[in-house]
Amino acid sequence: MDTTVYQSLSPAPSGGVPAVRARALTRRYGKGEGTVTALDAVDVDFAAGHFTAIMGPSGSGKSTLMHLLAGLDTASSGRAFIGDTDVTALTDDQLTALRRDRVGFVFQSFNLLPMFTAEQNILLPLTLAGVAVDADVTAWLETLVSTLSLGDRLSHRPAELSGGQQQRVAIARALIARPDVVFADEPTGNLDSRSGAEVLSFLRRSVRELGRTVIMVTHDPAAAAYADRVILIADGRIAGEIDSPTPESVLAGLDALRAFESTADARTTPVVG
Ligand SMILES: Nc1ncnc2c1ncn2[C@@H]1O[C@H](COP(=O)(O)OP(=O)(O)OP(=O)(O)O)[C@@H](O)[C@H]1O
Repeated sequence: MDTTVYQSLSPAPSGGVPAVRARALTRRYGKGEGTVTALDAVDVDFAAGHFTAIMGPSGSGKSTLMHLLAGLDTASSGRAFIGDTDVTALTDDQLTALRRDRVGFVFQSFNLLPMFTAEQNILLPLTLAGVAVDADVTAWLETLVSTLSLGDRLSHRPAELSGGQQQRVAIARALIARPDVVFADEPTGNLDSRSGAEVLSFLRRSVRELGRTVIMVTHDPAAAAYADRVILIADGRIAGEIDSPTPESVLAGLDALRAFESTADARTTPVVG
């Protein structure tokens, strides 16, 4: 276990360009005395082919970070990159294309279209982009369907599927266009623990067996333990990271974070390391 909690996180070493990175990424809401700094000069790298969880207390800036990285929100200053693309420098049209072609999303609410079958829902990003379902797409669809154990459910509509199955369809949909990165926001928040564990195993398999890159926001230490690495965030800043997390090491990291937050001079003092 490697648990480090400190104020400023150096970018993680990685070979090649990280899949996603933030540099001095800052988001402020409001003006004057009422200004809230939701994200405060964050530097962080997310390696390609890894599964990373973002954890931290409510209001710490997890969703803000994810939304900025995914081009769903506009930074006040700093930069966010997907590969070599500076997301913060794109026009609205370029952002729409980036989200369509290079980013997959999995949300707490599965957001499937009720009148479409599972297969139609999975293929929707390609349908919307006008991409033909050729032999290459069919082969990838088959790989996803078998990895996610959806083979006998493809002709079913969402209402005929369990929550876990619906979320697996949503994961296949997020992966069908082979995005550079999948952002998952509390993907198990609406699932019972068994379905949640299945979904997390499938997300992990997408990374380990299919070479995808996943960044997940979660409140749940057990969910975070499926990731290769946990980034801890507190008060809009990166507060530490945990490599090869277990539920126990994540809980210990969160406990250290609470102690860190309640210490007046914590901003300059490492509390675990
Ligand atoms: N649109 C907004 N206007 C004003 N303040 C906002 C807005 N969105 C977020 N904030 C504030 O920014 C801070 C970070 O919010 P954010 O949603 O990123 O936190 P979070 O860690 O994702 O929280 P949770 O775990 O509760 O979802 C909070 O103080 C929040 O109140």
